[in-house]
Amino acid sequence: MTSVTVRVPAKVNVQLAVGAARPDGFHDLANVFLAVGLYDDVTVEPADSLTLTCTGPGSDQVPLDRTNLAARAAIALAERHGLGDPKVRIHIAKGIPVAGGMAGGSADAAGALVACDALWGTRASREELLDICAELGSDVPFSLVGGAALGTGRGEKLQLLDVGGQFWWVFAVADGGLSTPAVYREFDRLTPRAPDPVASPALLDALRTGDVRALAATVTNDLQPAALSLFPSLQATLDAGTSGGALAALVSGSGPTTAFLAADEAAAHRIADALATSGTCRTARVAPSPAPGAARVFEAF
Ligand SMILES: C[C@@](CO)(OP(=O)(O)O)[C@H](O)COP(=O)(O)OP(=O)(O)OC[C@H]1O[C@@H](n2ccc(N)nc2=O)[C@H](O)[C@@H]1O
Ligand SMILES: Nc1ncnc2c1ncn2[C@@H]1O[C@H](COP(=O)(O)OP(=O)(O)O)[C@@H](O)[C@H]1O
Repeated sequence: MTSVTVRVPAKVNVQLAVGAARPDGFHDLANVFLAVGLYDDVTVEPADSLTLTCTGPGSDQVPLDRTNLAARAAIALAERHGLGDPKVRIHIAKGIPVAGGMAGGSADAAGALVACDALWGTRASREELLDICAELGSDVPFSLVGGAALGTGRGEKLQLLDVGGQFWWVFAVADGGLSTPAVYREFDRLTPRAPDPVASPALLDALRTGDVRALAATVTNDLQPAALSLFPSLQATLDAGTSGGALAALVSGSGPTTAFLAADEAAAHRIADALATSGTCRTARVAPSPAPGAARVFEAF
């Protein structure tokens, strides 16, 4: 094989329940992930050494050295299979907002892993791929599987969830990013005694039945007050989407992307127009959910 491209989705957290900080610095979560139809494409090709390129919105903020999560994924797979330093060129075509709380870096890690596995013929089992994903980051296993899942532990232990319909979202991309560790630190400051996180049965039921109004009534994000505290202008974006007809408005994960649940596709486009003209965000993008996990979309021989 001379080239493999893998497409990987972004995520929104429809419930993000956060417990107290653990001794290892991570937080126990009840993290209900939903994959959404905004994608990064990760292409890998044989090369003389490990090289990285990235194009698309926000690509100037993506590191192109060995700290890039996609590079770390390739290094981890090569190491496990005794291949030495990976000789591969990785190209990332960004469609997922960078540093936006939509797991773009995690998506690239999962994409690079699946792509390198195909390019090198390492034939890693699903279990091994999930193990490597969990080593790379708390959100990476979900980027691999997609669909919908409940993540416990630090978010890496997944239980797949049934989704009984399609939900339409609008994502308002903010000017600037938020650091995930900084948002968790602000959460700790604002929440001295966080209770143990528990998944909401009503929310899981809303996903299972595909009931958009029930989902809108049950979405929650415990990191939202912390994200708003660090990025107060997000409140104006949330208000603009609500005025535009969103059934629910919330910060996506650690932010600063904001997510708006729409009654249907037409309503999603109206909300996106309202957000775009409000002047409270950089761009607004419409996406359906659930979306499939990391999947090969192109191979050349
Ligand atoms: C908040 C969430 C919600 O899905 O994602 P984003 O919205 O940033 O994409 C995740 O918990 C982010 O997951 P991810 O971005 O993979 O985090 P990691 O690389 O594992 O950890 C980065 C840092 O976030 C904090 N962290 C992460 C996960 C967790 N359960 N508790 C934490 O306290 C720690 O400070 C850790 O050092
Ligand atoms: N492949 C990658 N794509 C994007 N960001 C990356 C990547 N690898 C490492 N990073 C770093 O991870 C940080 C978080 O980016 P990202 O994963 O897009 O956001 P979030 O964690 O908020 O979902 C970025 O600021 C960037 O420095």
